[in-house]
Amino acid sequence: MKMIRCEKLTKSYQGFPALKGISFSIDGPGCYGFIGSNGSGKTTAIRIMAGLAKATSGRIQIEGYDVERDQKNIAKLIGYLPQNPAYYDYMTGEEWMMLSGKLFGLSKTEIKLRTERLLKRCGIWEARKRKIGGYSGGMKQRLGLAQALINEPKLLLLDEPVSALDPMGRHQVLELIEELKRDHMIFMSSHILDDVEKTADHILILHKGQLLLSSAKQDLLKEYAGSAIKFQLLAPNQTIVEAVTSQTWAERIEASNTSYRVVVNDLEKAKAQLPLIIQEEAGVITDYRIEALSLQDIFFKVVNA
Ligand SMILES: Nc1ncnc2c1ncn2[C@@H]1O[C@H](COP(=O)(O)OP(=O)(O)OP(=O)(O)O)[C@@H](O)[C@H]1O
Repeated sequence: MKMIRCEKLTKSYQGFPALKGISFSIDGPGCYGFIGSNGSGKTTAIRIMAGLAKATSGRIQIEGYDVERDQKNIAKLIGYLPQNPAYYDYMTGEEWMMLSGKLFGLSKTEIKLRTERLLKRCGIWEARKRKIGGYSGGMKQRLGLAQALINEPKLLLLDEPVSALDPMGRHQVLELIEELKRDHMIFMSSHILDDVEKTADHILILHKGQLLLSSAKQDLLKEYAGSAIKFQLLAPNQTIVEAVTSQTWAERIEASNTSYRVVVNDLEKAKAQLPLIIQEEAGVITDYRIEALSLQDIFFKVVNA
């Protein structure tokens, strides 16, 4: 039996098709990165999985239980961290955990035990007596993870858990997710593909309400193996961008101030011709390197952007 089985799931908002019949089956521990641009339908799908929204048609089963019909069993299996978790700012972290545990009908003794274990694991224990209103964004997300774990779920549904955080907060939350994925199946949506590339073991790409692929990350990186050339110039040079864009070996060029990155489909040709183009257009190279394609490059290829 698969942990998550999603069959022909659709969702329309006043006739607008946010999900157009997505199907996938996934199982086993690890982190499943659910990626897609803004508005692709990630939050809608996760809310349906968590039982917080109704599908227009199709169904989701978690460990064989139907999300719509078996809410009681589903609630025991999943922990959910919404995109923008709301807290009572006047409560302390410890009080918040007590409230969350009570909602699951746990005894006070049990909640205290779990709170200590989870707040320690999530790095909030020292701040447990402080008001949540004074927590940083990263601390709030880590408290949200502790809360999502209070019912000891097998599956954690995390909706953009790091998108709103600063680099330090992101790093800490991702480290925690890295640790949690050893004991839990983590289904995490994100549009920050660097984070997903680092943390996820399996990738699902959602685009305009359609699931374009569901694949182990290693298989995906192998299937789309390729190269990009990254270079830095002394000064910005738009004519180089134009000259490179017209080359058959250049699939895509990203330019930002003096940094450039070209995704290529013929590395040998690109290696021979790119330095000549730069020289012809009077560009001065300060850095030049060849690297493997990233998840972001693969994403653009898959969605044909
Ligand atoms: N309650 C709603 N009423 C009407 N349209 C909605 C509603 N919720 C979402 N939508 C629309 O459905 C589409 C999918 O939205 P959703 O929030 O699921 O996408 P997302 O991939 O999570 O995006 P983001 O990364 O921006 O959170 C969007 O076009 C959105 O505007």
